[in-house]
Amino acid sequence: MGSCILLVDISPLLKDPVAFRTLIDLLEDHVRASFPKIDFIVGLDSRGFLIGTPLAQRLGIGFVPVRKKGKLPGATECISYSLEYGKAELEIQSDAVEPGQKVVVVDDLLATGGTMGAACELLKRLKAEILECLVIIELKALKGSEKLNSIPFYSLLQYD
Ligand SMILES: O=P(O)(O)OC[C@H]1O[C@H](OP(=O)(O)OP(=O)(O)O)[C@H](O)[C@@H]1O
Ligand SMILES: Nc1ncnc2[nH]cnc12
Repeated sequence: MGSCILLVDISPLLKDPVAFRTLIDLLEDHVRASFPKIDFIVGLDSRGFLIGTPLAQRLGIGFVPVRKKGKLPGATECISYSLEYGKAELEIQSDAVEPGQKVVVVDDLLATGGTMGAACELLKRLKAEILECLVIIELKALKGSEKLNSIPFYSLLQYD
């Protein structure tokens, strides 16, 4: 029998204001308990923006977007990465983060880890200190966290 990957859709969570607030509460509690000082939340295009911006506001810190190629103005760093089928490119503005600034990287989902791994590579080029990669859902069977090597990783929910 072939394997079946769960298709993740966070739309119902976003539609429910109590569930959405509870999600941000949980993420805020986790981040506050783990890290005394963070400079920025970095969110990944596009669903990482929906989670990362309210979280940054709660924490009283700024938000930095990592976007699909061709969307950000000015000088950028760009990286190509593999998806389950095909390739894509991500960008960050070259002056988005100063060397040594502390960031937590947020997305909705870790599947193969290609997207999160590529975003971390961009942040390393800017010499950011990545405190953690944080997602709502991890698809454990795809072993995406192994792509992050030694970068700390945290998921609220895990599915096999
Ligand atoms: O771990 P990976 O295998 O890289 O997959 C996870 C990524 O895939 C989805 O984004 P998608 O590329 O579908 O873009 P979207 O958020 O703009 O829909 C999801 O929001 C993650 O960013
Ligand atoms: N299983 C999945 N569900 C939704 N979006 C995805 N992006 C990559 N893998 C995915």
